[in-house]
Amino acid sequence: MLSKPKVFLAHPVPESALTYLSQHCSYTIWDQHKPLQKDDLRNILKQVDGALLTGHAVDAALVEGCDQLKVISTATVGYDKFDPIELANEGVLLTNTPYVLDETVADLVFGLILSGARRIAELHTHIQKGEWRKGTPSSALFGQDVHEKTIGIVGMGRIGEKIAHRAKEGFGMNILYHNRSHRPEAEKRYNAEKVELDVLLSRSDFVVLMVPLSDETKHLIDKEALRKMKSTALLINGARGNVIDEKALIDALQNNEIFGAALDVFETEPLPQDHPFLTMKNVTLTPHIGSATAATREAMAMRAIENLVAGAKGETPTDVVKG
Ligand SMILES: NC(=O)C1=CN([C@@H]2O[C@H](COP(=O)(O)OP(=O)(O)OC[C@H]3O[C@@H](n4cnc5c(N)ncnc54)[C@H](OP(=O)(O)O)[C@@H]3O)[C@@H](O)[C@H]2O)C=CC1
Ligand SMILES: O=CC(=O)O
Repeated sequence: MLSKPKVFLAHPVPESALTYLSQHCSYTIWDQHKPLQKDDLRNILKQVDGALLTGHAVDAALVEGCDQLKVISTATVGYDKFDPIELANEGVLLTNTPYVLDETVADLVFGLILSGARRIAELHTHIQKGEWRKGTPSSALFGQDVHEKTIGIVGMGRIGEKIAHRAKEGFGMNILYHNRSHRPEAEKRYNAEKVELDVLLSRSDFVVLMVPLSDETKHLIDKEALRKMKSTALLINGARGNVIDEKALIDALQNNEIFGAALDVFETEPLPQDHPFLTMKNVTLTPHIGSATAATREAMAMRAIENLVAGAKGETPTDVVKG
């Protein structure tokens, strides 16, 4: 009987995914009490057919000489920690988990929009600190309307379209978007208008970042971009921290150049204890949790494991990243 392919998991997965995995592969899981160092990882990758490596940066040097290795699977849709072309040159496929998280991430982004606009996080802290002492708080704590305003989506892709759906059908918003190419379906369904970034920044009440991090999108929102936004606008980042020049954003928020920011992702994660965001009122913060509902994380793990199994067996996984 042929032996099962061997795979390595850098982190645990739910029981359902493990049950499926054990039917097809033999596996080891990293002991979560120790950080996984590069040298350990290199030695492990030399001995396996595939690895689940969410959150670990892997370059060509790390997989060089790993002759048995056929696939690296990440349980995320973003793959900015990897270079799929370099990996392919070493004979290793990279897979990710698109589609299964789209609705869940769009929900969180809308939560950030609502919290930022209506100052929900700030007002929550206001009450918890015992500062609500009479009737309605003063107009200094009033927020902005969301319905029928203009939303600008930078990165109208799979998740961007789900955000557009909520914006149009739920809140009657006008929709602008910025991509390199047209998204005809979004234009037809949501009456979305494709515009240059500068136009999107100057016309939008809500600027939502949903682009992948790449050399082109790193610090796409810098000091100049922030200056183009309305002083009443809210910036929402559901993509990756480095899409914003965080220092420029902190300056803009401290000088009230924009109304506020609602952020799920940061240049450094977890956010350092002395980070200026921790004491700013005009920010809403969530800890990179866009896809993190129990059901969606289970679906992502399952999809990642299915990709891992297929790749380790020498078959073509569903979600091969082309780069
Ligand atoms: N906060 C969280 O927990 C999560 C964050 N994410 C992040 O969201 C990103 C998007 O995910 P998803 O919607 O599935 O990805 P998609 O690839 O479906 O969409 C990305 C969109 O961005 C556009 N885009 C890419 N590069 C550029 C560029 N240089 N300038 C302008 N537009 C660009 C693309 O259009 P075009 O090619 O035409 O330019 C595309 O429409 C992920 O890569 C990940 O980083 C995803 C899930 C959860
Ligand atoms: O950030 C999460 C992802 O899936 O990408």
